[in-house]
Amino acid sequence: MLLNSVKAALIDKQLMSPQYGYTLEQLMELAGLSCALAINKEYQRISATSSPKIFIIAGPGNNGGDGLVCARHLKILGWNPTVYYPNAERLCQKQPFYSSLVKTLEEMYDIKVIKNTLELDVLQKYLDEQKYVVDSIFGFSFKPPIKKGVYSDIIEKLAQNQHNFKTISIDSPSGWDVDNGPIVSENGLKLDPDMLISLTYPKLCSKFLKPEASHYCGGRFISEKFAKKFGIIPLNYEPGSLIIKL
Ligand SMILES: NC(=O)C1=CN([C@@H]2O[C@H](COP(=O)(O)OP(=O)(O)OC[C@H]3O[C@@H](n4cnc5c(N)ncnc54)[C@H](O)[C@@H]3O)[C@@H](O)[C@H]2O)[C@H](O)CC1
Ligand SMILES: [K+]
Repeated sequence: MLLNSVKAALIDKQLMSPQYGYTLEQLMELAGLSCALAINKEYQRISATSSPKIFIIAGPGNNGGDGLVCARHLKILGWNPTVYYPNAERLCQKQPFYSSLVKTLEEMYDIKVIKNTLELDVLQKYLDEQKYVVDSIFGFSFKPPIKKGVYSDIIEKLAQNQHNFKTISIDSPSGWDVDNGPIVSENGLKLDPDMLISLTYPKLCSKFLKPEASHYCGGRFISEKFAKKFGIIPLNYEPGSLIIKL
């Protein structure tokens, strides 16, 4: 069973309704934590260094916020993250808790947050140094076609370089139609992640992952009662685990 984008957004809204009482900050914290746990489980053991570098690209909405939280937990788990957060100033003004997330990264954990928009050749230099790149650019609210600009440029660059590192997408591969899957750009490129971490529940687009990709689900927010009410078949998490490999 897979969720379409409308149902994913409806569930999100319900979770934060007065009836269920979650706040966005709580959900994002749990989402970002589960992403870090999944990445750590999938790659830490095979990583050559004890503090592997990882590059997190954060987009303009809550998918980007998940990436900011994920970066913090990766650092706590022993990784060496750098965050690329284009338009950070404007986004942090619009949503003050993004600003708090950035402050914690910088002040508490000495994580470098690149806040200006990088020239594409500078972004290329960063990508050349990476073994792991986290795509937290767009999630379930992305509606194609992609507007031309900083994010379309970044996704294109990622797609060009993706054979040189592991690409890990949060909730949905950026630039994909959440319901109908990959969209090939004018230059014939598409992101094809090596790992996807679905949040709450896998979306329809996850069926288009390449066969060798790893697929996890995290964001274990919903109870069996809630799942039943919304017609969702609960995932079979192992006892004591916040993530599940599907
Ligand atoms: N319950 C959960 O599972 C939770 C999920 N979380 C994460 O939040 C995202 C959804 O966040 P939202 O802010 O609604 O949107 P996005 O981040 O997906 O993107 C919004 C952003 O994208 C721009 N945009 C949309 N379409 C286009 C386009 N065609 N071209 C360019 N830009 C586009 C739009 O303008 C916005 O700026 C979900 O996937 C999870 O990752 C939460 O953390 C809470 C719990
Ligand atoms: K994403």
